[in-house]
Amino acid sequence: MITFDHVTKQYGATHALDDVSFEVPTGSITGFLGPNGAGKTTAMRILLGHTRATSGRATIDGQQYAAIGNPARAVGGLLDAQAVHPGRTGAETLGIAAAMIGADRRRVGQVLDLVGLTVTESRRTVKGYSLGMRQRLGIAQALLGAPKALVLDEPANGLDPQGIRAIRDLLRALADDGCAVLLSSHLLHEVAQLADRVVIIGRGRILEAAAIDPSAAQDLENRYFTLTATDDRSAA
Ligand SMILES: Nc1ncnc2c1ncn2[C@@H]1O[C@H](COP(=O)(O)OP(=O)(O)OP(=O)(O)O)[C@@H](O)[C@H]1O
Repeated sequence: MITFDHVTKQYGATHALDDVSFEVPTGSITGFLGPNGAGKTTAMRILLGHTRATSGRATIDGQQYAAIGNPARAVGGLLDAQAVHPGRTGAETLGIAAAMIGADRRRVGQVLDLVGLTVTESRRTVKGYSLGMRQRLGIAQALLGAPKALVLDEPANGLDPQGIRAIRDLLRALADDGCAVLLSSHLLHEVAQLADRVVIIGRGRILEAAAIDPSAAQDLENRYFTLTATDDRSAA
């Protein structure tokens, strides 16, 4: 289970997160929604140990990232699919990452299969990858340690409809297998179809955390726009 417990993050005068508390239960998918600059990436970065909270705790099964012995087995994360060395092949990228976390080399083939990258594609250098292929590679890397929690920042970004469906099926299978999945997205209909729960954040504060009904995508959209109305630049 992923837990945010009264997490605040200040950058100078900016409250990127303001007393944020919510949970992502084991075996579920939580969609993390909010306007640009709301604090989604900051929350994920804190959970993955990229930056420290000013106060509060973000934990995976009760432990903060820095305290976990082999964190890749506890949590996998994809924050920026572009942050990959362009001169390495996909397979090399995953091979190095697998070695770093002590994963079996065979796991590389398994995660490539899971995200739908072919062996031929995995032998090409990343600089020739489309954004969607980089997203798939990033998700593959996040899965290398077969983690119990998964944190993905806009995983559908750049994916074609087939890719979106494939990732949706993959995340559902992972959740059914007991993984706690947190994914941020601006695609409300996609989240409504995929997620069990949504957390809506605006200006660093949690506006809503609730279970959702997959047949009620329109309800989610209406609720989102009502809650985030003050952040709507077009309304100014
Ligand atoms: N390193 C930083 N230094 C200063 N301010 C930052 C830093 N990182 C984020 N912020 C600020 O914190 C706030 C939250 O940003 P964050 O990137 O978490 O939002 P987001 O919800 O992920 O947005 P988006 O949907 O655009 O990705 C914003 O006001 C942003 O400008």
